[in-house]
Amino acid sequence: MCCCGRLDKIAVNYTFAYRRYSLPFRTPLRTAHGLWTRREGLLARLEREDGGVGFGECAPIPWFGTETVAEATDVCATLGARVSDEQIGEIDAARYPCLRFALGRAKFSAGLAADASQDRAARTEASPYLPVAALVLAGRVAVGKISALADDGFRAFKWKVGAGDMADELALLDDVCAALPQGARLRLDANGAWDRRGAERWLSRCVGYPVEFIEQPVAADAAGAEDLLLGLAADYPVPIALDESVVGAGDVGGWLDLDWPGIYVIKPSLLGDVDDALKRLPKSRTVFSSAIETGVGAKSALNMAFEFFAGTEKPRALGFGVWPLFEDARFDGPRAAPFVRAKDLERLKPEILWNALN
Ligand SMILES: O=C(O)CCC(=O)c1ccccc1C(=O)O
Ligand SMILES: [Mg+2]
Repeated sequence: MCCCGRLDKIAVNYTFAYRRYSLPFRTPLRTAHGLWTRREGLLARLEREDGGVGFGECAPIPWFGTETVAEATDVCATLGARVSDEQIGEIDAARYPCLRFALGRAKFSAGLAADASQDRAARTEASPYLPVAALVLAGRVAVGKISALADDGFRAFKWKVGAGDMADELALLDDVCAALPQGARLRLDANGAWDRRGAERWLSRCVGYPVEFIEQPVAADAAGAEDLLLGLAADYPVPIALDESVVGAGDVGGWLDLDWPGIYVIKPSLLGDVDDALKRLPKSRTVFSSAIETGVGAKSALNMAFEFFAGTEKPRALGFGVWPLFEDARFDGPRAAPFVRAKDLERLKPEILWNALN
C-alpha cells in the first residue's frame, strides 16, 4: 500500500551537524560597504532516520540586513545533534533568514535523497538551460571586461556603479554601452549608493540606452525609501529593480501588496521561507541572483530557479555569472558561462564540499 501521503504528516527527526567556513576570494570584491576579502558562512547537514542525507548553506550578508555567521552559529549550537521538523520550523525566518534557508534546503534534499521516485526529470526538460548575466566590476575596467565576455558569448551584463565619483561613472556609460555586443543589455547595480537626485540623474541619463534595469538606486533603509522608489519607478521609463529592499519573504510580500511595477532581484540564500515568496512573484519581472555562495548554496538556489522558470518563455538572465570566486576552487559553483544547464547542477556534489571542510 502506498503510504506517501501519510508519511508527510509524521514528524521527521534528523541528525544535525554544521561546519563553519571562511574562504578567501581569489580577488577581493569591492562593494559599497568596503573590501570583501573572504566569504564566511556555514554548511549544514541533515540525516534522516531512513538514511536520506541533505546539505544546505547559510551564507549571510549582514549589510543586506541578514543575521551574522556568529548569530547563525549560536542557533546551531543550541539545536544540538538531533533536530526535528518542528524545531527547524521554529527558527525565526525574519531574524535568521539565511539559516532558515540552509536548514530548509537541507531538509528538502534529504527528503529527495530518501525518495528516489521524486526525480527532477520533468522540470529539467521544461527548462534545459537558463541564460546568465556576467558580473563586471565598477569603473572603466568594465569596458575591456565586457568586450572579452561578449566574445565568450555573454549577452547580459551587470555593471556595478555607485562605487566612484558620479560624474566619472556617468561619463563611462557611453563606452560601456559601446562595448556591448548587438542585442545585449546592461544591468546597473548601485547597491543603494545614490540619493534621490543622483538616482534621477542616472534614470534620465539611461533613457534610450540598452539598459535592462537599474538595481537598488537608493538605500533600502533610507528615509521614505518605499515612496521614493515607487515615485522613481512611476517617473522614468528605465525599469528599477529591488535587491536590498527585498531581503526576507516578508519584504517580497510587502512590495507585491504595493503593486511594485519594477523588477524583483531575488537572492534565495537571503530569503528565509523562499517557497511562499516565489509562488507570488511575477515570472517576467523576477531575477535570481547570487549571494556569493559556495557550490552548496548555489545548487539550492539554481535548482529553485529552474523550478521557478519551468515552462516560462524567455526567462530573464540569472545573475549567477560570478564563479570562479574562491582561492580553493573546490568551493566554486558552476563556472560563469552564458547559459547554465540543469544538468550542470547534478555535477555539484555538496558532500565533497562538506568533506573538504573537515
Ligand atoms: O548574481 C548577481 O546578481 C551578482 C551578485 C551581486 O551582484 C551581489 C553579490 C553579493 C552581494 C550583493 C550583490 C548585489 O547584487 O548587490
Ligand atoms: Mg544588487
